[in-house]
Amino acid sequence: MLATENLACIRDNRTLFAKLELQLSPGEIVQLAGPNGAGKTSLLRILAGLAEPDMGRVLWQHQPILNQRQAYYRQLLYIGHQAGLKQRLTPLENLSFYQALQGGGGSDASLWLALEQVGLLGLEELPAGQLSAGQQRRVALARLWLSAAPLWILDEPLTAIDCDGVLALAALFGRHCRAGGMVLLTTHQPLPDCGVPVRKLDLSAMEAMACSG
Ligand SMILES: Nc1ncnc2c1ncn2[C@@H]1O[C@H](COP(=O)(O)OP(=O)(O)OP(=O)(O)O)[C@@H](O)[C@H]1O
Repeated sequence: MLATENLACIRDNRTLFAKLELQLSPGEIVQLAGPNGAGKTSLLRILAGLAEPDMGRVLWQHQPILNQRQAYYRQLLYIGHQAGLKQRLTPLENLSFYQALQGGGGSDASLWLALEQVGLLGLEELPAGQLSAGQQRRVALARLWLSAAPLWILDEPLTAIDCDGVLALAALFGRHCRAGGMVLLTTHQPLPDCGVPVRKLDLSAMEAMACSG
């Protein structure tokens, strides 16, 4: 379980959120909502251990993530705005690299299947740097099909993805949660039916609560 205690984030003298008590349990999808600048990315980065909160702490399995960084990162797949690819490597090589980082164990067939799921067959030999922004994003998202991590934190995963791709992702989120995984994501576009209920958390409401004390 992922949880926060009394979490606060202040940017440029503005409280984005405070006293945030979030819980994400196995089998759950939480969609973080809020207008541009509400603090969604800031929160996801804190939850992923990439930024420090101004107050409070993040817990994984009831322990602060600061006390167990390596163990936490093994349980987490974070995909942010940037595709995070090695530009000179092909999509296949990028995914193979990711598979190795996870400790290996996967087959070449699973890499090809992941590329197929994100509609990149035929482009697997091009350096990632020569792919379009949407195609690079698809390579990043292909990691979801290879991931053994129970916790997925995804910042705008549907951006630049076409209708079929969005439907495939929603189906994957559902399967992941039914298998006991957890998904925390932001999206400005509607999330299609995942087959499991999606809980919404509105960060702009949090900011309003923080302002009213
Ligand atoms: N490192 C930083 N230093 C200073 N201000 C920052 C920093 N990161 C974010 N901010 C500010 O914090 C606010 C929230 O930004 P954030 O990216 O978390 O919002 P968001 O809800 O994800 O927005 P969007 O929907 O546009 O992606 C913005 O006003 C932004 O300018």
